[in-house]
Amino acid sequence: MSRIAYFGPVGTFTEQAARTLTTAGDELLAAETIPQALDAVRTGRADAACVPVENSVEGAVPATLDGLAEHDPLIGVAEALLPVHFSVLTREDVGEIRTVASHPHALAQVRHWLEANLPGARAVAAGSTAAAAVAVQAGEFDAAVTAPVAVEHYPLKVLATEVADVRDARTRFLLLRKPPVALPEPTGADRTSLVAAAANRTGTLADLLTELATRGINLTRLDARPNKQNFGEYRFFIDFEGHVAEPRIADALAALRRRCRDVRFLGSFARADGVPATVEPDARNEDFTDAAGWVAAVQRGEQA
Ligand SMILES: O=C(O)C(=O)C[C@]1(C(=O)O)C=C[C@@H](O)C=C1
Repeated sequence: MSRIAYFGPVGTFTEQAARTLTTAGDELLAAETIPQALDAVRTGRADAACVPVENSVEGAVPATLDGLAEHDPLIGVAEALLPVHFSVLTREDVGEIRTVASHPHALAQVRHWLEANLPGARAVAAGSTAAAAVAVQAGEFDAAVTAPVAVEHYPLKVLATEVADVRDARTRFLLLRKPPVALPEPTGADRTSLVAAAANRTGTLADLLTELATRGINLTRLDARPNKQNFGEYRFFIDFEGHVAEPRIADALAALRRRCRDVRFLGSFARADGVPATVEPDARNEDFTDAAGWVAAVQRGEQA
């Protein structure tokens, strides 16, 4: 049995994601914020943490990126992808709706719906979608934009369902553990994630990307966040197809390590969408193994 901290309270999208990533018997522990969920693992109060990392409409979740780049390292061991559309919940006795609360990522995904359907209401940021439901129950706000599952946990009235400005939106979640971890086996449809602090010189980002491109590695995400120390200096969050157990990925990681001030490995795990890695001709794992074998034979004086 494992204890899994998640970005809560109960009824968030992240709680649902955590349920898909855990097995029966695991204990779920709600954390109020993303940093608190990550810290629960760092301090040993939880064995793993589930947090949102990327939404198809609003992009990266900054609290997760910063939380993974700072403090003690954590390693992603699995991911989940959830379809995202929202319910709007109110109290039974609500009159005119003047305030609508939710997580900023959720509000951004329903902006047009709110303008069209609740034009007089003010949008207010809450800690999470479920925290907004708690606040509505407590009378702090008039309505909450929540995950559809929230109504099962909070005695509120459903004003609308299937609310989303963009159809088929999805959010990706990570399950993270504290090293040392047993890395998941490669599946052929994997993602590797890392954060790199490049030197502040002309062309360094281009150089990093070239290291991946020349090994035929397909990027799935590139995000930049300030390093918070020197204005204008950024950390680059780079996700790409493949698993560190593969020679071409290991080779690329070694090159990034050589070129960067700091590289933090954030995991190699199966992609939730199951999309297999694209491998360019001449960049198959066999090509790397074969080339390394040839160089070793040359070094031994056995081959010309
Ligand atoms: O508040 C929640 O329910 C969350 O799980 C967070 C979160 C996010 O951070 O993007 C997750 C999915 C939705 O895109 C909206 C909010």
